[in-house]
Amino acid sequence: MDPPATSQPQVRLQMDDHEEVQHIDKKPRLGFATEENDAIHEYDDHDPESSKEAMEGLTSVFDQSRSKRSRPQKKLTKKMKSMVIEPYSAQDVIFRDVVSLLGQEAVDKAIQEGKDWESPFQFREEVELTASILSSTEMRDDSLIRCKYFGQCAGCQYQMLPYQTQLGLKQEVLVKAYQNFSDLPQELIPAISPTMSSPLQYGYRTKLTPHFDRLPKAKMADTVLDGSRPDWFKIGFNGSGTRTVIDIERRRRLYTYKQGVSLLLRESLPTGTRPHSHSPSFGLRPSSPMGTFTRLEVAETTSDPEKKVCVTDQRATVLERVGDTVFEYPASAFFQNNNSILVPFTSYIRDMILPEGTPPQSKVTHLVDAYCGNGLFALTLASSFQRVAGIELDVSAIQWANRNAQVNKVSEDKVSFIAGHAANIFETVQDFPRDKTAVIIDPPRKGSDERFIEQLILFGSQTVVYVSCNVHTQARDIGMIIKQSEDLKRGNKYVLDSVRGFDLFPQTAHVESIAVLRLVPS
Ligand SMILES: C[S@@+](CC[C@H](N)C(=O)[O-])C[C@H]1O[C@@H](n2cnc3c(N)ncnc32)[C@H](O)[C@@H]1O
Repeated sequence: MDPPATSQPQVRLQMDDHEEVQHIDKKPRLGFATEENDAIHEYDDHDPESSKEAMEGLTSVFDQSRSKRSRPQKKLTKKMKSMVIEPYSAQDVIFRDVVSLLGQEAVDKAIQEGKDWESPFQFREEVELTASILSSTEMRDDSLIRCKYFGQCAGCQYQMLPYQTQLGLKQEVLVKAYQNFSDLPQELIPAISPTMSSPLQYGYRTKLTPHFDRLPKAKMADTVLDGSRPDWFKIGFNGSGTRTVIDIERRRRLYTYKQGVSLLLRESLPTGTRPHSHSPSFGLRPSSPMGTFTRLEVAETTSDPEKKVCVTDQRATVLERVGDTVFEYPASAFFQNNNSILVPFTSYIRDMILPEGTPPQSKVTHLVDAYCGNGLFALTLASSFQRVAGIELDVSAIQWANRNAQVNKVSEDKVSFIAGHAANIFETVQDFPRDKTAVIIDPPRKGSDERFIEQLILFGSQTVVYVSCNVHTQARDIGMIIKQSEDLKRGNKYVLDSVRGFDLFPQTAHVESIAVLRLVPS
């Protein structure tokens, strides 16, 4: 396929949640970068339905674009079926960038002619683009790199960039996401606000899950599990562009490898200081379902209630504080992974719901926390509202949310949590005054669904705050909410008030986003 006429066109090439300004040095060929170089292993989407729905939701971008054209389809059908692109995935993001670079017509033509299939490259091989600005001295400063595994390890890809540059790139990711995925006209998309920085830019992760290779069967017989470390054994993160684990040096000694694939390291305040907490059992038990290591040295228990310890037992309870609110949850459960930013993050949500200068009679008094997990938003914000209702699919998370309400002495009259599909919350909050209610949505990476969006619009709360770790599905859902609210023609509609990125994952390409919708007269 021929590139446009310019000799060295610039393309913004998005890879997952980040984008890089690049030059095409050679004739581009269609192909797709893999997600293998994403080593955010500690990122936990905690979506009980994700694998099933991801499989069901798999749709080829080619199939989508094909349906819009009237061209012979027989020739490509079989090949297209083998090349499935998950919507809103890294592949989809990069594909849309290729389309915007080359033009829909050129891409359609190439697909029609089957040129991409005739490529000598296999599906999932890298596109032949050369990053020339990110790697140039203009942007990068290698003296900033703090990790000796940088470049080899797939994690923390942005260490060579000044922090302000990282924040700027993440802001651009949001600009592109709303341009390419919201399906909204430009005039309905507000200027994307500058990304909020993370107070901690290194060492911020509260959960790590280093991988290790399974014991190869051939080696099983020869390996004596005597506490010594087999030569071939590696534990760490995936290498850049590969699924092979690279060995990360560690201070703690690991003993007696058995089997498994990953190890949990979770930061916690000393749980022994909390009443009724599970026993602060540090180190995997031999009976652990992970069956990984029989002994692991971790931080000792401490009498200092503020000193963080490391929990490795998935079933142990961890304790975390966000401002004045404490949270207990099982070590294996989802919790936002950068504690240092959670106070500004949750305060921002409060400020968006209760903007300064709002007359008392118009102030939001009721809050719905959809996809509430173990109650992060509901409980940190409870003191600002008369009533709060949370819903979450995971029954265990709801039990912990209720427990956290008790621990924080928030009464049942004020905050209630129920287990169920997020769409069901609206029938339980019929007594909430809609013009004084805000709904927070924080779905998993795949975003929300039509059932929820329909109920949300029918309910018609004054404010909607959409929190997301996948800016592309967020942009899609925001576009749907706005359009469907307009279509209803009920005298009011949602408008997009603001979008802002939060740097929950410094040194990486990931960005969390908060979008705020307000209900206004049509
Ligand atoms: C990104 S997490 C957010 C959790 C919480 N808001 C927090 O910040 O800790 C998404 C949550 O949505 C839940 N979930 C997934 N699908 C759901 C659905 N259809 N209805 C309700 N909750 C759902 C998951 O179990 C998970 O706890």
